[in-house]
Amino acid sequence: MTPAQDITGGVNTLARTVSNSLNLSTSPNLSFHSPPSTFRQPPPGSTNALSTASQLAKQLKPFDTKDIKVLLLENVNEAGIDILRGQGYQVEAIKSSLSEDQLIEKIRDVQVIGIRSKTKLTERVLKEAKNLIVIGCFCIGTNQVDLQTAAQQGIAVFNSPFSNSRSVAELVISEIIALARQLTDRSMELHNGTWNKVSKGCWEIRGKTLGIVGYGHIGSQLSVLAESMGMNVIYYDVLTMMSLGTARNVASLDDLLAEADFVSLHVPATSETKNLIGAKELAKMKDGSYLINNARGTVIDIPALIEASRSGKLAGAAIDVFPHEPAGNGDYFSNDLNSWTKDLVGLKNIILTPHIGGSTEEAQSAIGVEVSTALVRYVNEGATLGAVNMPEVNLRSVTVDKEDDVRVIYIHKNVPGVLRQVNGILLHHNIDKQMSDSRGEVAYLMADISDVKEGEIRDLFQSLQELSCKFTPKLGVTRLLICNSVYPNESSLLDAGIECSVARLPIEADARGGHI
Ligand SMILES: NC(=O)c1ccc[n+]([C@@H]2O[C@H](COP(=O)([O-])OP(=O)(O)OC[C@H]3O[C@@H](n4cnc5c(N)ncnc54)[C@H](O)[C@@H]3O)[C@@H](O)[C@H]2O)c1
Ligand SMILES: O=C(O)[C@H](O)COP(=O)(O)O
Repeated sequence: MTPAQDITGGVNTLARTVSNSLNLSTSPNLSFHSPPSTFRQPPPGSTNALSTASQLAKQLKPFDTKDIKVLLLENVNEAGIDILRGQGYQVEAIKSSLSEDQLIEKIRDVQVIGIRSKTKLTERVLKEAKNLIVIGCFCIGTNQVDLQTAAQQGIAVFNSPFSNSRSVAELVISEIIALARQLTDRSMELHNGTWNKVSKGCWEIRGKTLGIVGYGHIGSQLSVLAESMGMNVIYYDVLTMMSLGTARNVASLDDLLAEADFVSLHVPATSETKNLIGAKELAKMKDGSYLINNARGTVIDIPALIEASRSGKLAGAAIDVFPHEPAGNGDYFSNDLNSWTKDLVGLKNIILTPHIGGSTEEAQSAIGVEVSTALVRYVNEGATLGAVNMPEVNLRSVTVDKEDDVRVIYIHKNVPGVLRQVNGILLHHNIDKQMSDSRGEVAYLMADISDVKEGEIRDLFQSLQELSCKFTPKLGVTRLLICNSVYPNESSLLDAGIECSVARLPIEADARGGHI
């Protein structure tokens, strides 16, 4: 497992398991995958729980937000686009994903990028993303992003951990019935003019056993639906999970494969789940059983599946995800993409779908709203609640009674002595509130300081940047967020000798050179 994959595959799931099963109030880091964590967040710019009527939240703006450039790829839902445009950001929305070279050209210019499961934000791409401050994955999976490199560059990554889970679970239910009844073969035959009324090899699903591999958001949702239709449910997960209904945990993948009539995969893409189901595992499945993959294309060894289908070991399979997927609609699904495509499409009772597990109106608009809201909150307020690669840090809002507050955000390497030095720089201002947390190598500091004169902003910024440069390799990214009413426009900052608007300072004025 790469460290980047480890971040989501391991820690996130553990976090959710701990907080769900024990129902404990955990630290922010231990709750970012649970529903309450995400939905507890107030919308950007609103008052938060601690604000009273007389302490209304003051809107923080990093700069003239018209200057924020957002690139959205892969047909992000309009609901999400509207939120970003509503902030005055410049949004370019493209329906497909881009090749690595095209992506590098585009990403250099933007502060925010929104992607779905296809766009690969590799180390090479991220190294070119000199202006980027945040990535929104408008989906569940974050395996397409090099999370560790992003964190090291001070780029936060957000996703939508469960908004399409129900859609995937419902698709699996439909696939279980369709496979059991050979529905797609009968339909295709009739489309081609052949009447073929058969009952041999067609089954009810009542009383059959569904084996769920990965009992997380989707697996557990599927468990409830399948049981309500009369199936027996068993599951296997690397973590100890709470069984829903009468679902039964089995001790090993082998136990599950030996007992299940239908096997459905719901694990993340990690190095441990690569080819989780190969020839050896297929051989352990029951004769005439079914295999369903709506997780990631890397989880099944497809040539082995082709062989198991040809031999009759498998009575059918449904595949929604592939190791290599076309960049956009209309693109060809052929051997050029995956060398075995021709063999796969020629098999009987195999349902192939173009990665549509989460593609419903409900899921996509919910994801659009959730991820865009997180992006706005991060850009405007610096809050990292829900981030998958950074510590979760937030502060009470700056309230209207605060005349000249500045919010300082300093993302730095988690080494001794940095906080002391940052606070030394902030020494001449009252620190109204401050929070710092770390996750692995990266630490995130947020501080609201008061009585900051306009002319002092530059000094603060430069001192923080100089602090970053003291370390080898350089280790800090600074952002300053400023109350609109006090520092209303860019020109006054220019007068103060700051070459660009404040939020762009960390990006353009050598600040991104001060990476961790
Ligand atoms: N087809 C689609 O459109 C679509 C839509 C949403 C999600 N997905 C994929 O589905 C995956 C699962 O989504 P989720 O929301 O349920 O994730 P989740 O994190 O809630 O659950 C994943 C579960 O898998 C378990 N797991 C990890 N490694 C395992 C292993 N080796 N063996 C057994 N269990 C293991 C984890 O402990 C966790 O409980 C996502 O990572 C994503 O890749 C696909
Ligand atoms: O990770 C996910 O949420 C799913 O794989 C769906 O991805 P998509 O948004 O690219 O369809």
